[in-house]
Amino acid sequence: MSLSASDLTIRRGDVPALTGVSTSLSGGSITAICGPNGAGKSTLLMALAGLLEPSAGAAALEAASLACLHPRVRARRIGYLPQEASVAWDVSVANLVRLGRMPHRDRGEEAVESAITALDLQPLRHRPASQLSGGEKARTLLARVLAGEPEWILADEPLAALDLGHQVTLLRHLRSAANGGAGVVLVLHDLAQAMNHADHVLVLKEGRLIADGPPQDALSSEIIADVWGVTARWLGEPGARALVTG
Ligand SMILES: Nc1ncnc2c1ncn2[C@@H]1O[C@H](COP(=O)(O)OP(=O)(O)OP(=O)(O)O)[C@@H](O)[C@H]1O
Repeated sequence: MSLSASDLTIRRGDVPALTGVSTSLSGGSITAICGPNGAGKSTLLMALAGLLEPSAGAAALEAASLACLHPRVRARRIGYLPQEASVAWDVSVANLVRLGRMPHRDRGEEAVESAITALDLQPLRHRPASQLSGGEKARTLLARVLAGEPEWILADEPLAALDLGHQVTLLRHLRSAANGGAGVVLVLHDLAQAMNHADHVLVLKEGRLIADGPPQDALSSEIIADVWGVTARWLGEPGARALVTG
């Protein structure tokens, strides 16, 4: 199972947001997309979800260009959580999560309940979405993606609004989804989370792919200095590394 970009170039407005990006992501693993503000992370994630038309090159699921997949088929296979997701309808938390089954046109009660449990939403299930805190809303929208049981879970900064406990729970859930065969692709600003939890890291700078490989290579001190302009070194053991700057 693979999701790939080949020589992908995307212009957004007058800006070349991505230039000549080629990579291949495997199912059954967690990929982190990292880079400074404006580097093209969200653009790449949207393109891999089939939501942006390339100016050149292509994004493909297995051998099929995403541009050729029917939107409902694509939505069934690729779940996408945008960076600033909003709630269009003021429905209850449980009903919002149920909307994740729309591409399947079924109730999928088991998947819905499993997503509600995974994101610890049981106590909030009857709450109107308009009354949720930022982190509660983020968990609900992520549960909606998980309820669709996509082969690919693409999430733009899914941990940013979550407290530590919910970050740990979500990372465990994403790891178990990957162990079950799903491909997980996350935009992450926290390089320690990428180092400790991803199998594969892509680093973007000014729309170009600078590094593509295992976290210890893609997030080396040299690359951090080049891309973020920060002197930093890693401490600790693999899987529990901390980044010290300065
Ligand atoms: N809707 C848009 N219209 C025009 N330009 C855009 C649009 N969205 C993004 N851009 C530009 O495209 C480039 C890449 O943006 P993108 O959102 O992919 O960056 P990012 O790496 O996700 O940044 P951040 O870390 O700040 O979220 C930036 O120069 C940005 O200003």
